[in-house]
Amino acid sequence: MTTTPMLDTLADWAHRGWLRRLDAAFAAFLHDLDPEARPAVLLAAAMLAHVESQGHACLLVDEFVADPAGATSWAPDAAEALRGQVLSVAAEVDELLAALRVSPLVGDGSDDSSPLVLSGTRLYLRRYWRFEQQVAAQVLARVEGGATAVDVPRARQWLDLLFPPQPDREDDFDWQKFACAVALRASFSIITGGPGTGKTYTAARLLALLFAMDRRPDKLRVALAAPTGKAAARLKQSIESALLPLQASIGDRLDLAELVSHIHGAKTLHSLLGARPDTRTFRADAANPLEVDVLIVDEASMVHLEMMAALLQALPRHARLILLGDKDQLASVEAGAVLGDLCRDAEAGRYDDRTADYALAATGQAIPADFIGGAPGLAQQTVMLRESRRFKGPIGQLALAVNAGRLQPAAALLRSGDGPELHVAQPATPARVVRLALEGREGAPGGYATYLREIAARPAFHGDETADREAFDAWVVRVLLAFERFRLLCAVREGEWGTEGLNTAVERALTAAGLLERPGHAAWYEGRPVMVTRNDAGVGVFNGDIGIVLRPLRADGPLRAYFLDGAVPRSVSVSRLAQVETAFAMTVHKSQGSEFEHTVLVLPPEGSRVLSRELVYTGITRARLAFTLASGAPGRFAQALSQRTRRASGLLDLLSE
Ligand SMILES: Nc1ncnc2c1ncn2[C@@H]1O[C@H](COP(=O)(O)OP(=O)(O)OP(=O)(O)O)[C@@H](O)[C@H]1O
Repeated sequence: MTTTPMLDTLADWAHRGWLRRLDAAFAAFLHDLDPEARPAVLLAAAMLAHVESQGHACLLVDEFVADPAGATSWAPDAAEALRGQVLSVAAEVDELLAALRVSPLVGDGSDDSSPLVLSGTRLYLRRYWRFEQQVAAQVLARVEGGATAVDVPRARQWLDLLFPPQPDREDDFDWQKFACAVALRASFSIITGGPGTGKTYTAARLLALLFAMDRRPDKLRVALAAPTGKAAARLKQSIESALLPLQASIGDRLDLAELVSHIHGAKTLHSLLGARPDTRTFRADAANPLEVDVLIVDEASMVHLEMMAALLQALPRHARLILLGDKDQLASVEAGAVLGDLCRDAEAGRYDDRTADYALAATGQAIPADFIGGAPGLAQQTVMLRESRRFKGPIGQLALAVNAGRLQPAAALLRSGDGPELHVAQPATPARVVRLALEGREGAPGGYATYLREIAARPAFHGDETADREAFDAWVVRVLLAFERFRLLCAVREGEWGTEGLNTAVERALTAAGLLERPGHAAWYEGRPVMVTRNDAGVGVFNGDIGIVLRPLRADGPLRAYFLDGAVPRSVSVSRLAQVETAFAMTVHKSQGSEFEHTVLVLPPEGSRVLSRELVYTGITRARLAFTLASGAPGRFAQALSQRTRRASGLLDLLSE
């Protein structure tokens, strides 16, 4: 008990699991700084810390007073208790704003002394306020001041070569060609689009264009990066396989193989920036910038506000940053929905006359009238690719309907689709989900039995180190790839419909079926798939990396976890893996950047704020060949489609100023 009833209340809420302990502790810390702090300020501060953990960059004070639990996922009793407290300490928005304004704990950002910043009706933790300011300032400076003089006739020649006219589609505006032209003229650009719309294909051509337009292409320092190791490896592979075939059309004007050999392996953003153990700062920053001229970042929807701020700060002003990503996917778990915010105008285009003139001159095509509109600078550097090349079948149609929030067509597709591509598990029970995980379903076989059978086909050890190593490595790759064919994706972590319950249930079922051997229920056993949950630069594993525990080449050695680096296996002793989870079932959040042949999306029976259109869209678009929906109760799919994720942020306002 403290002498401050509000702190007692907050501690009680933390005890009940409504708030995190950290949220209540933050309010107590502020009270230590200012023992006179009003209860309204302490309450707002704890709730700010809490909503930040839910992905919001700030607390919208007006919405908080109108609907206190609106930005949380609290149950009705918790929401009611919060409403009661808000009513008693600040029944009106103006009352709360006034209390915040006079508090020495709250500043307007002009000095560094206050832990909180109030900007209009947005209340920030100082760090997040600063990150938003940095991102907005950097993006605007790069879009407006970073324009480079383009030799337009030369660009046109190269663009025509890289995107030859398609006889059957002469009248179609080529958004990919336009995206390359746009990226050429400033040091910041975004290429967004759904799965298979050719973002990587376009980025590869853009690189060829940049090499071609550069006076010293051999000196152009190109870096590729993504938020996760897997996405980074995939980017490098796709860029290479899209670039090299271009040599035939380019002839001897550029030696692409030679230029590609200068591109270093794609890195995670953490390793690109130089993550330092136990701190949130990076080796690369404004004082020690990255040594790059062109940086392509894939899966940018997963880049959170803090990371985007760090990246932009560390990028030299002349360097070109190209963000690739699907703006409609779930944002990162951490605060901020940066790509979504930056792509506000992507759908509509809203290109101004200058961009229209430039497009005509550089690409020979006129932007269709529907996309002309004259939005501020950033929209002029953003291009959305609109046609999916490999996602045209029922899964693609379902993804489009879900993304547009069109329930009827989405439900009709699911109902009619009882073929290989689409299926609804009915009635869905956890036991049924587990059966799907074991053997797949009719039309979409597989499940985890496949990779476990691969493990059972381990090559024999003959005593010839080189040949044995080769056979062993090839087998490890086969096992890892087989595991990547299927995945259970959950909306939530807790409960029998969440990752925790399903991981246990699948483990148990695979053991009962004799597919897994788990002596004495050991935590580490051969065949255990694991996902790294925390970056560990020392060990060389990063958040989101997926590996499988196997016995090493000499099968009697201690267990190791094997990961794929591109096409090459890499292993870590399991004793060095401190932060991992079993990965039969993973959250949709964690699945971003990955694709599986067959994906089962599991929605819990309880209604939840977590169920959103973005979540379902992201889940569906992880499926390459087959998608199965397992919904714990009728109506969950519809509920998810009707809920959009909205993250409080001031970035849009800053970018429009
Ligand atoms: N203009 C084009 N002409 C021919 N093929 C294309 C074109 N654009 C893309 N493709 C092909 O379509 C497929 C998908 O393209 P790509 O992988 O670049 O899409 P993406 O948007 O990066 O997908 P993801 O979101 O899954 O990363 C690839 O096989 C690519 O070669």
